[in-house]
Amino acid sequence: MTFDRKIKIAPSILSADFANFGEEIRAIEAEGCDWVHVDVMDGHFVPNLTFGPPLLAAIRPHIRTVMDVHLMISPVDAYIDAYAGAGADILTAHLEAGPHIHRTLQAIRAAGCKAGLALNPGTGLDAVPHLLDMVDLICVMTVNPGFGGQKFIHSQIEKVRSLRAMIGDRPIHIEIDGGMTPETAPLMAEAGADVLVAGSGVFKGGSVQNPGVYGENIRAIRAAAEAAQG
Ligand SMILES: O=C(CO)[C@@H](O)[C@H](O)COP(=O)(O)O
Ligand SMILES: [Fe+2]
Repeated sequence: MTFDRKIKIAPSILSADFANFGEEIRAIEAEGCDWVHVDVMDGHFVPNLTFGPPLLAAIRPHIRTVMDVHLMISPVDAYIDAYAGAGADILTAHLEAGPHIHRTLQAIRAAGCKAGLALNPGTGLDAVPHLLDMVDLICVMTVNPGFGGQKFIHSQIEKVRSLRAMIGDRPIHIEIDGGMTPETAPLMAEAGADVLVAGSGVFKGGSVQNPGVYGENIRAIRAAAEAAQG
């Protein structure tokens, strides 16, 4: 993975057909997505339960771009090697998931993955300056984690602007996760984000039989964001 700040669209397969991941991934990649976002939920840190390492290992061969794994689990550290071994390129852990985020980020890099730090909507940026040399990506949640299809939380726009200033010219991606549409994506691109996760925003209205809709949705979000990117 090389670093750049071009807009990247990362569809969340939480909104895909769970009985058909291989074809769904081939469809979104053929339709122009940049990364594939995989939401791991444990029914404890968040009130929903999704994918374990064997499922990730099964879908890995279908992904030709980047496997971007969002860990909504607590504790995290005991599972890092398993998710890295399943083929994650990026492993993102939540600041709120435990008392030792610095150790967690160290362990993610030691496992051979890019390290991501996720922040819930109610979490401030106080810890960020102390972690800037430990992260490759910071994920600002624009919904409360746990479910797809929720409404974008506007108060996160100013947080992203502050985060952009903190990061300066360091090679750290700002990823936005939750409620991304052609209406909300430009707000975040203008504030400084470069990676836009979109679940319902990409998958709505389409299917593997009708994948052109995925392409239309991806292009609409990308075009709106690129027009707004500073
Ligand atoms: O991590 C999460 C939710 O916890 C996300 O990745 C969602 O899956 C995004 O879904 P939309 O808000 O785009 O529908
Ligand atoms: Fe996510």
